[in-house]
Amino acid sequence: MQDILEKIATYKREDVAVRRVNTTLNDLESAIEAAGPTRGFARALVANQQPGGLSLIAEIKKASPSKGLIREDFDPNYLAQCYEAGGASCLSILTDNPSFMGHESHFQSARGAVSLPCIRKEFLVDTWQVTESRSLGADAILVIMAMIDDSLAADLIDTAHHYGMDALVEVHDAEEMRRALTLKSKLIGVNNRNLRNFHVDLAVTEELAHMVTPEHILVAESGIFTPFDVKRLARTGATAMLVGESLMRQGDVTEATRTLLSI
Ligand SMILES: O=C(O)c1ccccc1NCC(=O)[C@H](O)[C@H](O)COP(=O)(O)O
Repeated sequence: MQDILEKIATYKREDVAVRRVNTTLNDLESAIEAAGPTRGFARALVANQQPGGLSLIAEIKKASPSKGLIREDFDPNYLAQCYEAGGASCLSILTDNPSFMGHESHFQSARGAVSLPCIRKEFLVDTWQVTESRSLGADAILVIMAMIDDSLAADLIDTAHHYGMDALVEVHDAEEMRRALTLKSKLIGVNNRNLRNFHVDLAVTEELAHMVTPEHILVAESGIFTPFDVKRLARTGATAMLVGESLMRQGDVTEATRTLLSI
C-alpha cells in the first residue's frame, strides 16, 4: 500500500504532466521577469536570529493529512500580516490542494501582503515546478529527501540557485542527512515529523544536529508549540524553526507569534 508521500508524489507527477502542456517554460520565464527579485530567505534567517533563540519561518496552512482541517477562518493575506507583525523572519505557504487545501493564489496573496521572504511549500518532483515557483514569486523552495533521489535533489537545488532562490533541504533521519550533506545547499531542515507515520518528536533535531557543519543553517521543523520547545531546540545549535499548526490554531496570531518568540 502506498504511504502518503508516495501518493503525493504520484499525483504531483500527473499534475506536472498536465500543467507543463498548458504552461511552457517560456511562459514561466516571462512571468519570472515580472516577478521581481528574490528577498533573501536564508539571509533573513541568519540576520534575525536572537542570541539564545531561533528565527521563525511561520507557516500558512489550512489543513494537513495528519491533522485534517486546522483553520476554518483562513485568509492568507491577513495571516501573513499577523506573522510579520508578530516578528516572523520568513513565511512558508502551502500550495498543494489535495492534501493541504492550499493554492498558488494563497502564496501570491500572502507574499504580496508582506515584505518577508517566502518559501513555496510544495512537493517537488520535477525541475519545472522550481521554475513555476519562481514565477509565482518564491524566494525559496523545499526539497524533501524522503521523496526523491539524490540526482533529482541536486537538479532541483541547481535550478533554484539559477533563479536566485534558496533551497531548504528537508531530512528526518541520519541517512537522509548524510545524503543532504553531499548537496550544494547549506540550508538544512530537520523535520521532527515522520512524514510516513506522522509521529512527531523534537528529539529528532537533537539527534541529527551534530551532523551539520558551522557553514550550514539548521532549521528545526514541526511539533513546536511553546517557548520551552524553542529553548530546547535553540540548544541544538539550530538557527531557525518552522512552525505551522500551533500558530494556525490561535485566535490572535500576532500575539501568539510574539509569545513563541519571547524567550
Ligand atoms: O503534516 C502532515 O500531515 C504532512 C503530511 C505529509 C507531508 C508533509 C506533512 N507536513 C509538512 C510539515 O511537516 C509541516 O507542515 C511543517 O513542518 C510545520 O509543522 P507543524 O508546526 O507541526 O504544523
